[in-house]
Amino acid sequence: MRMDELTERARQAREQAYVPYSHFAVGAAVMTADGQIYTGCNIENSSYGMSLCAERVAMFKAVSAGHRHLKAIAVVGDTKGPVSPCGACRQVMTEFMPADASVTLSNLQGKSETLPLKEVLPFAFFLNDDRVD
Ligand SMILES: O=c1ccn([C@H]2C[C@H](O)[C@@H](CO)O2)c(=O)[nH]1
Ligand SMILES: [Zn+2]
Repeated sequence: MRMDELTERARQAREQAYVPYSHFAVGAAVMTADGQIYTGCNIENSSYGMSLCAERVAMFKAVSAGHRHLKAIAVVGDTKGPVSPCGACRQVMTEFMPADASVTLSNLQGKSETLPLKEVLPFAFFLNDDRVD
């Protein structure tokens, strides 16, 4: 599995985004430790705070299917530079991904950056050092 395939899956998932309020569509794809892929898009609600980001939809789909160890995530948005995940999603990433997990952030033009999770969320909170890695 090439990493740009994960980004391609995120780009496809973005097309399902339900974004009547922000009109800002995001797609995400995660790869489980055993190589399976789960995708997500952002899903908004008229009660705005009930909306969920693409990254968390993808991660929660994987976890709800029994995968607690994720090794990579790709995110795609229509941004000027690579899309930047929100703080809540970064925190959820640290729950299910090791510090050296691959985070690939891209825009629709193909501008892309890949960095380890520890650089995406430095000084992350962990309860009782209960880190997944
Ligand atoms: O990395 C990001 C940033 C934002 N959003 C969503 C939340 C909301 O639906 C819309 C605007 O913030 O984009 C994501 O899904 N992922
Ligand atoms: Zn988010």
